Amino acid sequence: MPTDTKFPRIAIVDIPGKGKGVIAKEFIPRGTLIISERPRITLPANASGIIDIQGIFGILEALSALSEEDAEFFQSFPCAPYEDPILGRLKHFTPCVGDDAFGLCLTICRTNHTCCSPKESPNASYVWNRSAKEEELRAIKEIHEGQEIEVSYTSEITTYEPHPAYLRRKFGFECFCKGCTRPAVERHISDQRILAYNAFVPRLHSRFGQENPLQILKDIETQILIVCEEGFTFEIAGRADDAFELCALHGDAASARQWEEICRDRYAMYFGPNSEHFKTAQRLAARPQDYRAWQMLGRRNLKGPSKQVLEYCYRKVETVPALPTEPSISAVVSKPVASQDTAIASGSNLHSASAPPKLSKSQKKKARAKAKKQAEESSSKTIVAM
Ligand SMILES: C[S@@+](CC[C@H](N)C(=O)[O-])C[C@H]1O[C@@H](n2cnc3c(N)ncnc32)[C@H](O)[C@@H]1O
Repeated sequence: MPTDTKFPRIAIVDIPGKGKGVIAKEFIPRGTLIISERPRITLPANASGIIDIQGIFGILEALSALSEEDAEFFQSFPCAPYEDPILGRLKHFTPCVGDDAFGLCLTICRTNHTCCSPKESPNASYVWNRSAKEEELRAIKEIHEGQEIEVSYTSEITTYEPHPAYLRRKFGFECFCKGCTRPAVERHISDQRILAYNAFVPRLHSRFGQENPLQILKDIETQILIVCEEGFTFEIAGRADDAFELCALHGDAASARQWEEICRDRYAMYFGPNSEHFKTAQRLAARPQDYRAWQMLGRRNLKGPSKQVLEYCYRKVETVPALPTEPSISAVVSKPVASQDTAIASGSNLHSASAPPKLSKSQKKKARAKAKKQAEESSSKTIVAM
């Protein structure tokens, strides 16, 4: 039976295999602030991280001071049978309430997790609103009536570890999302692409002023599309901001503006229009010349985001992109991370692999003849094998 909350658009229901969860009672457009909620219980910092002996005493003290009702609420969260009943439950606290405390919210803490993957990715995200002292749950995709609202507990790509093991260790549960239940080869491809992305990002700024900026922008675009395919769509903001900086360093206001607009719109969706992130991006999108190192690398015309990137960023429904075809899978799997990174950066990736090259008439004729010959050969092989 759904339990209504004080928020009319959502309800808490039982979700098979996950305990309780939050569902939408009506259509929720992308970018909507679904809930803004003050934590019902606040505990000292470290509550859900590494707990030292000092920390544990502080937490135990805070727990013993809870009202009976709050203690019952704390107890209502799941805890794996092999875990300590207090430490296991502390994992449900969102890292909010400023720098020195963690909070357990009545409704937001009932949102379940789904991993970021090409099969499925979260439709919501939460963020701590410092000035309101409230945790916000925001729709990052369109959410339909009856659909479960899910966030990712592990959306931080730079600390990425293969999903199931990480979730088991950090949160004490077996995740059965579509990403975790993919065949091992598909998960391996994702792991390799994410590791390559994580190697690409820290090197990016050191390339500014050293390499052809148009090539750098091309690499950024490729990486944006790859992380989007992998479901880490928040990364778009950071990479669009990098592209903005590069264009601003070269004094190209038009291109810089287009990149920063993407960043601004992502921040609006994830953090809201009152956030500092959004306001800074809005200011720079309006006047790229205010960038602190404007035109420091000399004046050069660069490039704004491609149609493909814009389409991805602004399409209404983020449909799950097609998975790579067999030849690409084996090509990626067989490559070590570093060479895959180079392959991705040079554009020889799954995107270019999926776009068939344009052939002239004579090339088409040759290709048809080759295909015919191959078909004949393979049918004769089958006959031999039989
Ligand atoms: C923050 S709580 C979410 C609300 C919780 N389901 C409840 O009943 O109160 C996190 C816990 O929910 C469960 N959970 C969340 N996402 C899950 C998933 N994808 N697969 C399995 N269990 C999940 C796990 O028990 C996890 O420790």
